[in-house]
Amino acid sequence: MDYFGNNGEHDNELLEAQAHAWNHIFNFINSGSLKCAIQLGIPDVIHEHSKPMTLTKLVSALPIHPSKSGCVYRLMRMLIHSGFFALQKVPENEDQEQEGYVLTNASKILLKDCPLSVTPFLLAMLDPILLKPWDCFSTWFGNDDSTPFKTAHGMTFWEHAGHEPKLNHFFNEAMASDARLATSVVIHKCKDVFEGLETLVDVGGGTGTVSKAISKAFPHLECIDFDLPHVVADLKDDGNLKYVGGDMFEAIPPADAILLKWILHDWNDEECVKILKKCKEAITSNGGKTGKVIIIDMMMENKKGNEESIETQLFFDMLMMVLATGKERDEKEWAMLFQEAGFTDYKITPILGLRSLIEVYP
Ligand SMILES: C[S@@+](CC[C@H](N)C(=O)[O-])C[C@H]1O[C@@H](n2cnc3c(N)ncnc32)[C@H](O)[C@@H]1O
Ligand SMILES: O=c1cc(-c2ccc(O)c(O)c2)oc2c(O)c(O)ccc12
Repeated sequence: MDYFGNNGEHDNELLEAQAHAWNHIFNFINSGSLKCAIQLGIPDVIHEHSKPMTLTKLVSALPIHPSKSGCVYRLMRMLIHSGFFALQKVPENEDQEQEGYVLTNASKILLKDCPLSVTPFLLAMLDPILLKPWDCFSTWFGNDDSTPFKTAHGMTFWEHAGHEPKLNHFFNEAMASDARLATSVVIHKCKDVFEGLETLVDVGGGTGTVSKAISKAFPHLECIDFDLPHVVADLKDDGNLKYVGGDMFEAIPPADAILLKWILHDWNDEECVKILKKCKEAITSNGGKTGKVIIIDMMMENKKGNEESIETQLFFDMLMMVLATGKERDEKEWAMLFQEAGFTDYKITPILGLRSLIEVYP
């Protein structure tokens, strides 16, 4: 079948189709160029310069071979196009250059020492270990492996993380930096969610970033960071914060409230219902008081006009298919999980752009 005969009638459509395909074929160049700039330390070098930085000064400050000096301009041109740097006038300088590079908001959150830095996330996601599963995506559709990650590496994500300290470190740092951002927003915007609670367990709380912030902000709240035993093994209890190792599919320590941040999107519906049932047992066995589960996760929606957020949601959904067994869910899908796990009611508060805080009641 030939949709685009070359009689000239469809020339424009043909060229548009080709450009569209090219841009998608080359999407990896956006992430590859950004990763290169981060590994060369470009955002930090420009930041430390503290005024528009000319190309000459940038080149001499970078750890690069002299034969590559001419290539920095082209890398920067790409990253200006994608919004990570901008050019500004330099008033007077000895290099005779009129313009210098400055950071944009998008590169300010790539700075190494920024507490909310997304650099660890980039370094984890663009590590060859996490990229290889994408190469096995179509093979996985034809076999019965749980994830393309398993097809690529013969083991699960967590098994692999145990062998690769570097990747494990980037992954935990990526989680911790998002956790810092998310908790600062939650504590400011949703204080009342925690009012009246005496005990809280952060299930799958990793190295305790969220629990630390919550236990500080609410000194009368007894907090537990609950994660796999090897994750919390070396962490020391501190005041109203305790670390407990265990398996959320087996048993969760009793509390007034159970927090699940970025947990349920990692798991399929059946696994989520199991986790939620364990949460329900934990809150209802707490001396007869009825508590709640607090979920922080994405709520898929289809608002026209917000193309960039829709793309982000779809990216995360694919990521959860390729690395884990999870998915991103819309309200109907969330409601079904809550009902199946025996909960009666829920309340959604959109808080973090694409993510919402969902309170779920027994
Ligand atoms: C995607 S991370 C989320 C970390 C943290 N809640 C956050 O939002 O930054 C998932 C966490 O679940 C933990 N986890 C995985 N399986 C678990 C299990 N069976 N029981 C308890 N925690 C588990 C992992 O160790 C990891 O820290
Ligand atoms: O790279 C990731 C991997 C995983 C992940 C992989 C296997 C599992 O068995 C699991 O439970 C979680 O979870 C993520 C996540 O939850 C994010 O929000 C962002 C990135 C990731």
